[in-house]
Amino acid sequence: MALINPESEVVTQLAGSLSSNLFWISFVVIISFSRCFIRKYFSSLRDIPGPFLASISRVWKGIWSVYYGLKGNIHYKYQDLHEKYGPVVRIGFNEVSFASPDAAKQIYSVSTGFHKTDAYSVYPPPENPDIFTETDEFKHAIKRRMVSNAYSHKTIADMERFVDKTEERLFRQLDERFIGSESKECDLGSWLEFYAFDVIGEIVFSKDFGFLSSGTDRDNAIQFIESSFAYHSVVSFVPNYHKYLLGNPLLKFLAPPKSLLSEIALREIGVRRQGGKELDRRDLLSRFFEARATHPDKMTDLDIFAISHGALIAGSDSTASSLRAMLYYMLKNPQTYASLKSEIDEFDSEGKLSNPISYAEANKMPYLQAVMKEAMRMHPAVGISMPRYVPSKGAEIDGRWYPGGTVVGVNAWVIHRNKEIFGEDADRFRPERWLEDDSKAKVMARNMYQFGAGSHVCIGKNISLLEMTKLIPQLLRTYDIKLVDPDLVWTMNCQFFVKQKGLKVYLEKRRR
Ligand code: HEM
Repeated sequence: MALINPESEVVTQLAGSLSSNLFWISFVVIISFSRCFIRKYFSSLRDIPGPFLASISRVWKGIWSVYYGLKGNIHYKYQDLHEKYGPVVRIGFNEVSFASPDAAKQIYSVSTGFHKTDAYSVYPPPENPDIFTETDEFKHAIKRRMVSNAYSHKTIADMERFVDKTEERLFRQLDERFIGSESKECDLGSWLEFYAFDVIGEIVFSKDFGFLSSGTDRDNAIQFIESSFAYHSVVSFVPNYHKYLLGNPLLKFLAPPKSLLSEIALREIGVRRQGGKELDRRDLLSRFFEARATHPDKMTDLDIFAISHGALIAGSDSTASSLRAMLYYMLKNPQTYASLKSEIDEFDSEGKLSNPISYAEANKMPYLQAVMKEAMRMHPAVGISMPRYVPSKGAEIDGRWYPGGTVVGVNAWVIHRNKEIFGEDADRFRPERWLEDDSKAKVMARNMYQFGAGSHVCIGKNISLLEMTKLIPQLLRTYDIKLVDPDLVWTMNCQFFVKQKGLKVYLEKRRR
């Protein structure tokens, strides 16, 4: 009988498994290096400048965007990348960011066939996308067509009284809380946010959400939306990971938390479906129901929820962020504030303004229009790039060929600072640039992306312009506004929308 040395058998087995492990580790390392090498030196994007790690792996883009996404300053990081690498930057092994006007025009044009990437599909509701989250262009076109009448110019006139009503509520609260014998600090940024949410409640559901009357973020509803954006905007940079996180199908079996606003939306839709609410006006929800009655095959109850809820989410913080920017830049630039106040006073003394100021009247005030455009140029509400796939047949952008499926995009925070379009002082807030030369102003207007462009241009643009154009002059006509800290530099947090904090002011009632 042969004697077996158990120790030597173990050693042999260990040695065998070690060498097999080493083989597999080396195999994986060689394959990974080869992939990185191919991506860097054989990719059709190999000549495009950008961070080295971005060109060889998904990991750089993932870490970069998640890190700065969580820090909330990714809008500035896009500016830094373009400053360092130029107008075309490779920000992923298959992704390119552009800063040129021609590229932006082409990528977001209706007819060129560029389409939304799956970054959008991580936003809720997953089971039934709304107009914003729908990535199938064919389905998107149908959804958009169904409701485009509801958002058209014609309906804006009907909405003006909803805005008047909310404005009145805002002024009543500001009078009661901040006007008195002694100056009281007013966090105007929060009040503008309450206004933007309440006005959308009126326009979409004929419902007072009660943010203004309570003077608080009721039930933390705004905070809930902010946290949801914080997750979704960050995971949209790495959409493949969503299914392992909150997009995990197993989570469907848990009841997801609902915000106060979703509950109000569901309740209102339920009441309307049963014909239980007599309205003396046509709000957006009633127009969506009309669209469904005309096209029952194309629009379902689920679509009505998705689209009305989507309007609420897309239309509130965007407007609040833009309003805050208008006030902030004006208060930080006393000359601008003085010029706008004298335009308002002049119109007033000439009897050109009603009370409250109508949309048509405010649209005739050139300096007001210039201030609004300039604030949205300096501070576009959306702080991340709007990614699109190059159509499958490929496309030439800025004189260079890109294969189908390449992810391309433009960030408004980058293109709005383009010196060739907006002038050498593009980094400065200067509303006069819009009034100096008509033809230059037209070129600048064509290169503004605060509302996106093309087939996905903001469908609520007219509504938000109505809300903002009426409010700003009425606010300045009613109050003298002073920053509590004239040296204030506000803080910003970009979680899709760039939200600001710290617009503290003193208000004093103006004599008229
Ligand atoms: C100042 C206020 C607003 C700003 C700055 C703004 C900005 C934008 C931008 C940049 C986009 C394009 C996003 C992309 O392509 O990725 C967009 C789309 C959209 N916005 Fe707005 N928005 C505002 C107000 C509103 C309002 C008031 C509503 C609704 C009542 C609304 C509803 C939508 C919807 C549904 C889309 C998706 C459109 C589509 O893909 O066809 N927005 N918005």
